[in-house]
Amino acid sequence: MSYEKELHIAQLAVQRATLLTQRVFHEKAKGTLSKDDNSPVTIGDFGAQALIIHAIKSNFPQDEIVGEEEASSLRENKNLSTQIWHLVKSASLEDETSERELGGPIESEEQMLQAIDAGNSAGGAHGRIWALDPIDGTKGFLRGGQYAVCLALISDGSVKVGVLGCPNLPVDDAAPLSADIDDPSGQGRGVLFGAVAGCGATSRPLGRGALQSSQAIRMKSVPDITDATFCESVEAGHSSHGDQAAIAKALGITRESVRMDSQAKYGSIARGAGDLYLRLPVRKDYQEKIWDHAAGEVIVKEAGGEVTDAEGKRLDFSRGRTLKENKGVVAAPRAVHAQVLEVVKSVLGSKE
Ligand SMILES: Nc1ncnc2c1ncn2[C@@H]1O[C@H](COP(=O)(O)O)[C@@H](OP(=O)(O)O)[C@H]1O
Ligand SMILES: [Mg+2]
Repeated sequence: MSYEKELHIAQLAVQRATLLTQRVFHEKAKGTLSKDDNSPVTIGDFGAQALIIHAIKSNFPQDEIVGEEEASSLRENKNLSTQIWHLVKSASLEDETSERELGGPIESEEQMLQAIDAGNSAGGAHGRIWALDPIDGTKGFLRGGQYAVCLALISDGSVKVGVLGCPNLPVDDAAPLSADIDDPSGQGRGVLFGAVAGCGATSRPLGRGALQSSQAIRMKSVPDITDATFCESVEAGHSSHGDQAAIAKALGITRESVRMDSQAKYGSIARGAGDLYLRLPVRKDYQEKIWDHAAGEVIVKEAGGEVTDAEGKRLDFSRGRTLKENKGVVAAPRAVHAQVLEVVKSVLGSKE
């Protein structure tokens, strides 16, 4: 299967959703709520989820969707729901053909809430299931940092299509790795990564209309591991900074790691801006969510990388909404992955 249409629709849908998220990003009031797990959610998360699910359901009505958000809090908060509805209505691509391909506009506020709730699939090992994170790195989004709009198609438990919209990364694949947004006007920023299993990975500028032309991306080769650059989470609660430092030391890496929110880390190493991405469990009981990794996994693999958990197991997307069989993530160029994994195992193992 070529997944050409799936990739095209996913990229257009993500691109359209970033028009909405960028609008919220530049506004002071982001309509933030706190979810049951104490993590933040904004009007940008809800609006982007509605727009993307509407596009998927219009094109692939039989497919299931595992989306991070659900609309119950909005049904109890009419004011917030109406704010999101205004945003959703005004987020359209500046290209009629592309808009039509995405199934046209959402028709009512109620249809918007239903679209958000259509992301309630339990996931699993069979059939076609989309994994959607409308704003990954919500904390980064709120801090004015990096974030990503993430969408992947999982078929019978393996990721076939992955798309990452990263509005705050530089367009230029060769730009030095940094999470900073020097120019708040957004000039020269916004990149859309895409990959289909077996067909390679690409990047292109994130635009406002039809998709712009793309180029192939590859991870950098790392002849000497001591020259490698690590990416890690900004949030110390998401990945252990201490373990990361111990692993870097054991590998002989002296360059400071770059801290960046969201799956922009996967995109950055896939295009060779950084080399290694580790996610090192802080809490033993935490189960990683499939929407936090599906798109990044296929993009890195298609750019010449290997992605496993911290024990060397492949990420198992067939177990429902979480990666319950896995602990942590180790993403690296294929040629050095085994070497990095050995050190990860030895450093984490010595703590037990
Ligand atoms: N204790 C924990 N360990 C690992 N990841 C966690 C976590 N608590 C929350 N997360 C996830 O970390 C994601 C952000 O990752 P990163 O640190 O790489 O930016 C969050 O995504 P959202 O921002 O979509 O909620 C959330 O799903
Ligand atoms: Mg996320």
